[in-house]
Amino acid sequence: MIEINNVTKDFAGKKRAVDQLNLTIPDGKIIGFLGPNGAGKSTTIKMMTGILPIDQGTISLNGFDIEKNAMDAKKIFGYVPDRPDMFLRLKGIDYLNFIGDIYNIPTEIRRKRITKLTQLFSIDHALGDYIQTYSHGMRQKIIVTGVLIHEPEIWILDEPLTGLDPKSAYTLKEMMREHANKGKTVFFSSHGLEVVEQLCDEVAIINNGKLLFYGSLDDMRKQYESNQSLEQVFLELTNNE
Ligand SMILES: Nc1ncnc2c1ncn2[C@@H]1O[C@H](COP(=O)(O)OP(=O)(O)OP(=O)(O)O)[C@@H](O)[C@H]1O
Repeated sequence: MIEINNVTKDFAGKKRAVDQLNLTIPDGKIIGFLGPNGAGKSTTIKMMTGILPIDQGTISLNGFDIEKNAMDAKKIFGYVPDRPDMFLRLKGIDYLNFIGDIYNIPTEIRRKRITKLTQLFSIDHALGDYIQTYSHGMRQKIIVTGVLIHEPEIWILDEPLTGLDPKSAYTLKEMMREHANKGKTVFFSSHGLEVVEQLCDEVAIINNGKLLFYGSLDDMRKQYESNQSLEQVFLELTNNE
């Protein structure tokens, strides 16, 4: 479970990026985080993962405060950033072993997980190449693999499906469902309303750093015109801001 309590973030000289955000992300469900460009999604995710300091409020992951208890909090989540351009000077296999070392994954288990995941994502042939030479989608897949090999309880994914080919996107969506079905937390941001409609149990919609809606698609249909699609509700909510 992720608890975001009254969280605010300002960047110097800009309008407020995240504005008194309250959101409780439960276990056992896939939660989609939606909002127009610049709404505050990545800023929220960067505060959840301890990358950006929180100006006001608190965030806890399975009870661990991300600022006061950062080491414990950081052990239990995996994060896929919106731009996968990291560790470019490492070969794919060296990056995965680096993650395996950090999380103390025994060699044999590590080897099995790396083989399985990289075959599923069709990047097994490229593990000996430098990440610099990878396409955007391949970089995305090696980062996702790095997250999945340490089997974190909480998945925080910033636009994880962007740039993935249909088979890899399908594989990742299936894994997200399996993880939620095990009673774990899956939180991801997306611009793909169809994917969110198809995959998510609940959605959180923000704009200008403020939460506009949080609930299931059924709740949304009850609250708005029952025949409206997520796209129509999304446009209505975010246009009125
Ligand atoms: N490092 C930064 N310095 C200054 N302003 C920033 C910084 N990061 C984000 N912002 C501003 O904060 C606001 C929220 O940005 P954020 O990246 O969180 O939006 P987003 O919802 O993830 O957008 P997108 O869908 O385009 O990725 C924007 O106005 C953005 O310009």
